Amino acid sequence: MAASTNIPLIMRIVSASIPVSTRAGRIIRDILKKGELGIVEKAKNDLQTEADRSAQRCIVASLHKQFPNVAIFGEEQLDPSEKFDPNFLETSSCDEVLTKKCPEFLTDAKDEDVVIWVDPLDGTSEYTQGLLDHVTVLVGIAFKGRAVAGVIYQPYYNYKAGPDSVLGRCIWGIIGVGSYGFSRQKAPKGQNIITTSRAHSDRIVTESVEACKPTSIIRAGGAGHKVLLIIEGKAHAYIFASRGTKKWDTCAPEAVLHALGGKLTDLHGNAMLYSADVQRKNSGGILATVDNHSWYTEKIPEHVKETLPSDPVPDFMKKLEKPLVIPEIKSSSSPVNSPPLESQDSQSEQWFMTKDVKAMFAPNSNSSNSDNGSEISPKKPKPNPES
Ligand SMILES: Nc1ncnc2c1ncn2[C@@H]1O[C@H](COP(=O)(O)O)[C@@H](O)[C@H]1OP(=O)(O)O
Repeated sequence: MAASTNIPLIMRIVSASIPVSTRAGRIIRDILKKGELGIVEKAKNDLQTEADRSAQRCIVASLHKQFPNVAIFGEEQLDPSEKFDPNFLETSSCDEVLTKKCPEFLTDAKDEDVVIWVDPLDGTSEYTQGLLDHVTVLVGIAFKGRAVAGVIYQPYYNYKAGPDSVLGRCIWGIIGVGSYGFSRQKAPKGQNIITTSRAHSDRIVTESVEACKPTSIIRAGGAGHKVLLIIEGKAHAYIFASRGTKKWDTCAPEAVLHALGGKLTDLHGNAMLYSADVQRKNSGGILATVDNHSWYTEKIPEHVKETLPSDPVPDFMKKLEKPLVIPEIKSSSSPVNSPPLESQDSQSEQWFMTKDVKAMFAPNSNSSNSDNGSEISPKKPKPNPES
């Protein structure tokens, strides 16, 4: 049953996104089982399958039905005339989320403050190659342009553990509430394990990883999966010196990581921005850590940073009132140790209030992009993201 509207919006969206992403995960498994993947090459090294398409239809239709006035952006551009099977609508809610107290800075979130970023199948390339634990479903929730909550469903979690194991798991997090659904582990002491892309690597990606002096490198698929490697202590940092990922790849993982005291930023250490009018590409690359974030940003070579500038600040961010500091999340409250590096991060996150939140939905003047994904934006103006 859908949650009561007395409950703050962000809590209701997270509560709904858990069964929705779980359902999408089932769709992904069913399609692979049938073996009819329907692979389309969207661009070089960028695949789409029937699982991406069907999972997105399920997620977007289900969330839109429950939150008709919230903007939703999905990775896949789908044919709107295609019939949607109403059996794939999921409108239940997760009670566990509703028992948690909504943090104060999110209690008054209105429909127009919120954008939902959907990657129905992160790790498509790995899905087609049978590297199934790299696959995740990502539903990220942004408030006033910043990632604040996320759901990561891993449909093939436990798939190697035998027929008696429960397949799939759901990880979720809300900044100020915490992150749930996984077992947090320490990254090994005395090492510096770095994870990066396996399918979208190049010389710059490798050079940037090497500059951070890894003791070992894990080349893995999916942004969601790589953030899980960090929060479960299998790696110390996720570094991707490329503009290949988009907002739907990072919004949910960023929020889950941030909710437990970690950080996901671009390679400069600057915040990712997720309002409706941002360019879709994460043009400044990705750096995700639980500890020592600034140590890594300092190690990234300057010439790499020059080729990967931070996202342009969208118009609405330029009209900000004074920055608002939100509760700092302490990673030290959980058993995570630092890599063998000298400095500790002490930067506190800054959050921003817009004078006029509607400005978030103003069209972006800078550029066009053939890979916009799909949009359900009740507040109209078509976002015009940059490539
Ligand atoms: N060059 C690229 N072209 C298309 N998608 C990319 C590219 N680089 C990264 N991505 C997307 O970012 C995610 C993380 O990248 P990687 O797995 O290479 O580390 C991928 O799962 C993929 O999303 P998706 O699988 O949803 O298409």
